[in-house]
Amino acid sequence: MSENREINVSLEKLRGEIDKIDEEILELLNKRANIAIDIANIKKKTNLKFYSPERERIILERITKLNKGPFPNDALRVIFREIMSASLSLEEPLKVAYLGPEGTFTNLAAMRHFGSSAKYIPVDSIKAVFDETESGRVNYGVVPIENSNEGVVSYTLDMFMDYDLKISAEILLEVSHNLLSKSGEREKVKRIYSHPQATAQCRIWLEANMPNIPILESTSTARAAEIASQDEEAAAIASELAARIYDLQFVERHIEDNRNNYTRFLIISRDYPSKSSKDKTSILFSVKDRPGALYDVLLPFRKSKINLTKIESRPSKRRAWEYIFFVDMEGHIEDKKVRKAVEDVKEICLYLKHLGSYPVDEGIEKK
Ligand SMILES: O=C(O)C(=O)C[C@]1(C(=O)O)C=C[C@@H](O)C=C1
Repeated sequence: MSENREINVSLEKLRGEIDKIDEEILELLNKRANIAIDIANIKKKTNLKFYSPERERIILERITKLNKGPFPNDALRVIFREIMSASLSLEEPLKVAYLGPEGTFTNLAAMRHFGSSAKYIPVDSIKAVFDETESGRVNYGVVPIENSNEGVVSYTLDMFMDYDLKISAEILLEVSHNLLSKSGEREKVKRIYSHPQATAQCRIWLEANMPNIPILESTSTARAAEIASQDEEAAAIASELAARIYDLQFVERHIEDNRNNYTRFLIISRDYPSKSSKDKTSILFSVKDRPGALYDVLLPFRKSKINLTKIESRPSKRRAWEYIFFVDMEGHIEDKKVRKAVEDVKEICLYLKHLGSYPVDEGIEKK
C-alpha cells in the first residue's frame, strides 16, 4: 500500500468513528431535550419560570469540573449554554430586551448568556429596557452596570429606585475593542467613530498608531460600525459582533489599552431566582442624614461575617442630600445569616429593597 493510500484509509476510519460519535451525541441531545420538555410541563403546571439561572450555573459548574480534557472548558460552557437555550426555546423562545442597537457589547453579553435560540429586542435606552421588562412584553432585560476601568453606570443604579424589578443574574464580559473598516486597510482610514467610553479605553493605542486622524463621537459602538459600513474612509472602534453584523474587516484587533477590561451586565426580570451553588445578593437602602448612620447600618454584616463585595452611593433625587446606598454581598437571601443581616439592617434604615440574589458569574477562565 502506498503511503498516501495508507493515510486515506486511516483518515476514513477515524472519520467513520467521529460520524458514529456524532450520531450518539445527536441521540443524547434529543433524549435530553425530551426531558427538558417534561420539566417545562411540570413548571407550567406549578407556575414556575422555565428559565432557571441558578440551575444553569449548577450545570455549567458540574460539567466543567467533571471535564478531564482535552476539550476546553470555555467551549464546553458555550455548548451547554446553547443546549439549554435550545431546550428553553422548545417551549417558547425567551424574549430578551437589551440596550441596542444590534452589535453593542450589551447585545454580545445577552447572547453569551441566553444563547442563539432566544429572541432579542434592541431598545434605545436603559430606561426602555426597564419599561419593556416591567410591562411583560419581554421576559428579561439586559443592562450594563459597571466597567472595571470606567466605574459604575449610575443611570442603571438610578433605575432600580424607580422600578420594582429584580436582578436575575449577572454577566461578566471581557471587553475587547477592534478598529474596523470596510477594506480593513489602515491607510484608507481618514476618520474614526466610536462611543466616548470606547475611545477612552483605546487612547494610548490611538495616539501611537493613528495620531492625526480625527475621532468623532457616536451614540454607541454599534452605531459607529454602521457608519463605517457606509463610508469607505471611516473606521469604527467596536466589538467583534459589530464586525460580523456590519460586514467590516479588522484594521487591528484588541486595541484596548488595558487588557483587563471587564464590563458587568445585569439581567433584570419581575421575579427572584432560587439558590445556586454560589450567589450574591444586592440591596439598596437609604439612611437618616446623621453622623455614623452608615456605620451603624453596616454593623449587622460584620456581626454575621458577611463579605460585602461592593458599596455605591447615589443621591436619592427625592430629598436634597439624602443618599441611597447600593450594596452587594456574598450569599443568597435564603441563607440564614444573609436573611438575618438584611432584616437587621432593614430595622435601622429608612428604606430597604432586596434587588435580588443571583448566581455569581466569574467570567471565562483566564488562560
Ligand atoms: O432544570 C430545569 O429547570 C430546566 O428547565 C432544564 C434546563 C436544561 O436544559 O438543563 C433548561 C432551562 C433552564 O434554564 C435550566 C435547565
